[in-house]
Amino acid sequence: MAFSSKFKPFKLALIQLGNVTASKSDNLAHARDMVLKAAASSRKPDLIVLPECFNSPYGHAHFPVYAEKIEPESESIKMLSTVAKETQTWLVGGRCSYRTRDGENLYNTCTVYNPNGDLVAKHRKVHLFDIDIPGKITFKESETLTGGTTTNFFDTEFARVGLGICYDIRFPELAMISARQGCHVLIYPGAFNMTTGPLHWELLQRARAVDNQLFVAMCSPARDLTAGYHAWGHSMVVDPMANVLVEAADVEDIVYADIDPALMESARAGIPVTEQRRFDVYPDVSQS
Ligand SMILES: NC(=O)CC(=O)C(=O)O
Repeated sequence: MAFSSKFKPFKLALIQLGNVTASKSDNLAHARDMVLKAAASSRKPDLIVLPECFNSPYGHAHFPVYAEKIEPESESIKMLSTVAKETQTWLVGGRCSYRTRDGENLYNTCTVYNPNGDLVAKHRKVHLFDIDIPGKITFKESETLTGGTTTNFFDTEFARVGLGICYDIRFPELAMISARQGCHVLIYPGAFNMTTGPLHWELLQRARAVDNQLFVAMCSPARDLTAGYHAWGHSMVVDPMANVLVEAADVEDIVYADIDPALMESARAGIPVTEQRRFDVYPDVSQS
């Protein structure tokens, strides 16, 4: 399928998935049921998003155990591809994967399927979640994962969609590159926590949206206080003026948003920062 990067109104659904257990098959079956539920709703989404690592609990110990190769026979790929085709929707699913060639590195990857069930894009989390806030949270994804090395987007019949995963949202450069590549919407499957969630989850999405005057969405797992990692939840869609269009609470839910290109046009016309950038003053900030 070849698409122009035309921007047309569409409907987006974020599945804030709960009931994640130790059984990958059960998690996949539940995720599938939730995709079917979202697709059958009266909101009729064109694009459905699942959270980061939706097929497993989140944590170091789990990454290698639940990882799969990105190939048609893999359990998660099969489910995602089949349900995208069955529901005739675009689908973004975040999970852990092995690289199939060039070593056995593990990546935190999200894969994208078109309504024919074809795998059309993938994004490997570029910035690994390595933080240490004493007394609050220490996490080092780099102990088990390798960072991706590319920016990624995909074209649909309604928009160009840029991809990031969770911690990637903290890096304005990645979002700005996607914006300059013509993306209208940025999607980040993510799983912030009880320390950084209240501090930065909304702030970062609104910041990336207003920096780049586009739509930003983050899709989290539901909070499970019996799990090792307590996700913040609050899956959210933000418009190009940095208004929050929709926000989940912390429990399992599906939230829907109408993505209206007119909001992007009026934001860009009213505050034309995209035309006012002074690349003569800051040609390449990475060199500073
Ligand atoms: N889990 C992440 O990758 C990121 C996160 O929780 C944060 O940036 O905060």
